[in-house]
Amino acid sequence: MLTLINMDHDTIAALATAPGGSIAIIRVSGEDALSIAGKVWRGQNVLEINERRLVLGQMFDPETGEAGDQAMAVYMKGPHTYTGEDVVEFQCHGGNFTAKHTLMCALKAGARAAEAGEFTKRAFVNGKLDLTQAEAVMDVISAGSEKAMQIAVNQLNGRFGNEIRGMYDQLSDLLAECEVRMDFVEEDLNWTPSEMMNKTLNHSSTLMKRLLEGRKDGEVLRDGVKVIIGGPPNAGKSSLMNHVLGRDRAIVTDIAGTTRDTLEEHTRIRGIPLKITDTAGIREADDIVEKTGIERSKQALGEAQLILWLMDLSKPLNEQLPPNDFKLDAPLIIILNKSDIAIDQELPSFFEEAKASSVRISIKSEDNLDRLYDLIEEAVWQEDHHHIPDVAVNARHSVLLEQAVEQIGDCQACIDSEAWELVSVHLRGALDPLGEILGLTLMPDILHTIFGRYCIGK
Ligand SMILES: Nc1nc2c(c(=O)[nH]1)N(C=O)[C@@H](CNc1ccc(C(=O)N[C@@H](CCC(=O)O)C(=O)O)cc1)CN2
Ligand SMILES: Nc1nc2c(ncn2[C@@H]2O[C@H](COP(=O)(O)OP(=O)(O)OP(=O)(O)O)[C@@H](O)[C@H]2O)c(=O)[nH]1
Ligand SMILES: [Mg+2]
Repeated sequence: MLTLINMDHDTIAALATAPGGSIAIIRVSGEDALSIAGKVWRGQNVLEINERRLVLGQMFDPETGEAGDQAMAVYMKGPHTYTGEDVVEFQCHGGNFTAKHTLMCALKAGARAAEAGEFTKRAFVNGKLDLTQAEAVMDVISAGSEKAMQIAVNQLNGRFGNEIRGMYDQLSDLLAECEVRMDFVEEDLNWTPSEMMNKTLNHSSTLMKRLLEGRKDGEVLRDGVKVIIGGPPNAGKSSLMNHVLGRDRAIVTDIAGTTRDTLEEHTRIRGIPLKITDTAGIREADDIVEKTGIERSKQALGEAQLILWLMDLSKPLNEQLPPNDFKLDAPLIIILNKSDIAIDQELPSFFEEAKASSVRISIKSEDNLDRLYDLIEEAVWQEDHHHIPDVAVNARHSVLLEQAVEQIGDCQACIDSEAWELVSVHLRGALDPLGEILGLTLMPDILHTIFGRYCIGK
């Protein structure tokens, strides 16, 4: 249990499910959960003696006594619950009104509306989850691909936290010995030989460096990659967007200038979550609406992490180049579309200079799209057949791991000279950031930043 964080003893309540489903879950956590349930719900069986069993009953407004929705309820006695506190969950109908009404009953009976992430924060404070697991809850919810979900679930199950914990314990043991050694410099007790110490330190720093290699993977999988489809009008940009999404999202016609506004959607290719944007075809336009759309296209291209520049192979390519003021900051893939009706043409030298990769496809006859997906994968990972690890650190972890790696290096430099005081200093220097990753040595404002990003009800 963490003592440096002030926990209130309020019983909190929130809607745990997204609006619009057929069933809604209202979760109540805290020492008054059961008594609140007694005021707002009456069932065919007594909740307390049916612990962890769903019981059918009815909601009641605790102020007016009026019946509300039919609802199932379950009581889970702390500390063996998600938050570590007493928990009651109501499952009512998922209509917008009934869900809110059920929550309102709980609030009227004395619960406080939970803040964003407060259930998970309580789970962390009560020692149910370490901080890496608590962070993983949000990653699980926002995962945009199967791989992103697997990594988040691994982290939630403690895969990453346990590795950090293992190093933390080993380094703590070393530190304990160092401290004793400082007090008994004269005596030749049975100390761990320097080679053994070095071995332990090497082991930790190798593991940390390996974890740091997953930084890019973590960033890509958590945040997704911003991909912009650009190109001249009528090249097939919206057709590509629809094909990638697997549905008719954007309007496609044979009229140049069909797309007027940028259109962002989320999807995934080869396990990579993408934020993909279809744009208005770029050309000299007089129409004010089209002109504004083209400005937006240019702005989107400027914010891209990967640009797919699409051209129509049945028309001269050198008339379809990006505009002169176009900055090529992001990696670029040239897509030569409509290979089904293509004429043979050389790729303009413009693209050789930009060192872009290119691919001939036909969206219409679904030709060579796999090759396009290969190129997207290579552009994101900067290697083909990239193996995504099972554990991928986030930005907070990687800053702290870097500090720890550096301290271990400094520590090793002091072992040979038997400067135990300095060895201790650097061991502490490595332990602090590892402890911070796990949430053992945390300041409350960091907690606020982490849990404040959560959604209400989590
Ligand atoms: N209805 C419901 N479904 C849910 C959650 C929830 O809170 N309520 N969860 C919330 O995110 C997730 C599941 N996570 C959970 C994690 C731990 C416990 C829990 O009760 N843990 C006890 C031991 C339970 C047992 O062994 O049976 C404990 O850790 O002591 C419950 C849910 C997803 N599904
Ligand atoms: N033959 C052939 N036609 C295609 C192919 N891909 C798209 N088209 C056609 O090209 C026309 C333009 O397609 P869109 O997807 O609307 O093109 P766009 O680039 O979004 O055009 P704007 O929105 O005007 O910038 C449509 O008639 C599509 O059916 C292809 O691979 N082969
Ligand atoms: Mg279009």
